[in-house]
Amino acid sequence: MTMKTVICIGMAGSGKTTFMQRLNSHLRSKEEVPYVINLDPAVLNVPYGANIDIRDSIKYKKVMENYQLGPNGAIVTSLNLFSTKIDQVIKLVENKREKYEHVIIDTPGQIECFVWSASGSIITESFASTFPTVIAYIVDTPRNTSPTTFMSNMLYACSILYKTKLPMIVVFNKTDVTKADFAKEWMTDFEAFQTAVRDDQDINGENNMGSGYMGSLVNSMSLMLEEFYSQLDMVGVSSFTGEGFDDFLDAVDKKVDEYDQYYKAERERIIKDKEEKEKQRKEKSINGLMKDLGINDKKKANEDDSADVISDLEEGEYDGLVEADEDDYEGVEREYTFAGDARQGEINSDNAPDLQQRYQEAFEKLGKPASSDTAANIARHIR
Ligand SMILES: Nc1nc2c(ncn2[C@@H]2O[C@H](COP(=O)(O)OP(=O)(O)OP(=O)(O)O)[C@@H](O)[C@H]2O)c(=O)[nH]1
Repeated sequence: MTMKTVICIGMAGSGKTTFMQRLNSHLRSKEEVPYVINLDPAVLNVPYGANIDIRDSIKYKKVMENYQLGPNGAIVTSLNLFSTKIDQVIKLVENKREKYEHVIIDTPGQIECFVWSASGSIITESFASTFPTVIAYIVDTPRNTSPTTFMSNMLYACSILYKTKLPMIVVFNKTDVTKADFAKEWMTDFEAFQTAVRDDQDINGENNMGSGYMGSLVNSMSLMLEEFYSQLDMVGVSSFTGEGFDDFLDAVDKKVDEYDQYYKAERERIIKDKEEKEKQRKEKSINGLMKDLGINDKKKANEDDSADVISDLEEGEYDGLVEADEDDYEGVEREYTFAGDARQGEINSDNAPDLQQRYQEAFEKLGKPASSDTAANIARHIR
């Protein structure tokens, strides 16, 4: 049995959490209980039993208060703190190789906080270099029927594919509301997509697609998107009804084969190439991590925090349609990633020495003087 990781990524409201809930219960119904990890520090309610939950070790509200951060800054900082323990997390998961086949991971809805942060890369890389890893990019199908929105979403997926260099499955969710056939057609037949763009522009009063901004953008994007589509699998699912989940699992197996055949070798080649530059790379990651913490530049951190939370859902829409099922929690062994006092996770004076020490160690490993301004600032803020 090969343990494989599925990382669920998607815009806020696309249904990642509900998808995770359904995937969990679907696998359980096949007696293939998955190992579940929640990496969303800000989620209020996790409607499935998680084996590892970032919220056990990091208290999001405390991070906001203690670092004086807004919602997005606090998510990034929470992930940064969690990523300092990623080796421990990987070990916990590795110890379960014999028992579980699927490791499924939920990520924050503020997609950019995960995908474009230093810690998001560290976490993804750590899993991908230990287990065959597949990205499930969740799309809200009813919200993507406009060709312009669809193309924007696909471009985002494309940037994630190139950033992570991992096999990807585009999961069109909520097919109980809108079937995903149109998406399949647009992804396989570029003419059909162009027609849809033209019709959309006619409706919106921007005629003559060839000369319009969208027309030329779509034309110039076509080759790149075609290449991108050829690299991925797409499935339509409904996290409400469970439709399409067997197709999704088949797609995961297919992508794991691809991972073994192509991505693994490619990753090994890249890792080998990078060995000489390893020291600089680590330094860059840690610098990025420190930057994300916003400790050196509090003003900037505050500005970043004012960024809007991306969501195209009206508040309360769809709410409460899926209820947590007690079976989804059954027999889940909860594992804690921060041992002892620090597990309580509150970034307070009790566990500050632990964090301080970890940063200190990170700097020492890089050969940086622990007394650098950044280290001193971190220590002061932790206190
Ligand atoms: N009709 C329908 N609604 C769905 C489906 N999956 C999720 N939803 C609804 O979509 C909304 C968003 O779902 P979540 O699972 O909270 O989405 P998320 O991507 O985790 O959102 P964040 O927590 O903001 O990241 C909720 O109101 C769900 O009830 C589905 O398959 N069909």
